[in-house]
Amino acid sequence: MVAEAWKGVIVPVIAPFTPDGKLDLQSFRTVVQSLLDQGVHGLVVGGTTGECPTVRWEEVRRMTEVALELRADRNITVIVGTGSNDTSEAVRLTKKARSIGADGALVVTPYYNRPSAAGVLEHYKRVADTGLPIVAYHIPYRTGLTLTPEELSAVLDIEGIVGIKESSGGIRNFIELGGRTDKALLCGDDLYFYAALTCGASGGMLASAHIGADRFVNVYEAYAKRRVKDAKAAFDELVPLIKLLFAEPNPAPIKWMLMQTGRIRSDAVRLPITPITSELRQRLEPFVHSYR
Ligand SMILES: O=C(O)C1=N[C@H](C(=O)O)C[C@H](O)C1
Repeated sequence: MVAEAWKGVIVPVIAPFTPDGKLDLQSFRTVVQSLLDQGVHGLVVGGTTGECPTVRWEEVRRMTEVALELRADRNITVIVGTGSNDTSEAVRLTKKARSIGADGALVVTPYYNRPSAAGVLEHYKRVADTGLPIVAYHIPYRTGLTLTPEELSAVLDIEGIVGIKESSGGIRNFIELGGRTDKALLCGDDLYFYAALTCGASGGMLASAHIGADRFVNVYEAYAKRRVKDAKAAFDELVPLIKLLFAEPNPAPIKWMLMQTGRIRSDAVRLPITPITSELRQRLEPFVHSYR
């Protein structure tokens, strides 16, 4: 059975910046508090949506401390992104995440260097040996590395791997893996969240849940209580917004929406990510009022 810690709506939190690009911890605090108030089940610090390629460990550490402080003694899982395409670096970061009290680490498959499946397995064994529970992250369109269902299953079999965040652009891997594992299968493709739940996903790591987090929680909880029609209807309402939030590189649209709704002070992003275009601003504008 999947442990509660790896279920539900888990939000990969943005890293808010001041207009001159410095980490804005006060805005981070506001965003996290609002997500907790809306009932999310977990948070990821230092993920893709947290602009991990341009955010340094020291900044991840400070944000993680705030997330741990705000969740206090509630059952909210705090996970830190510690992936790297260098195994020793992934191990080093995972040890650091463990030392600051994270509940788990999100570790993307090694990107760019295109290792063999055997290399990927060894990578995850070494990271899992740190003792921190690991969610492996399979996202071929970002990493250039596609694992077969058999290879994903072998990753899941590693002791210390608690689940997989699956983002292959469809639900096939949920169908393939659903019957083979009792570990967590988390949807990382926001548009497929509802479909993944119907195929056995234990939840989702969903960037778009920054906006209307309570509605995503409602989808998950309605589905978990077998109110399938309610879950589907609630999800269908979210679809137009989800599409727009990924119409330009993540997390720029999310940051713009959060700025409009007063949760962050600036929608600054770090290059090479750029703020959203005026065209997308116009398309998002109608959603601002209904997602306050
Ligand atoms: O940061 C994440 O974790 C996520 N990133 C994905 C992406 O940007 O491709 C989207 C998903 O919602 C979670």
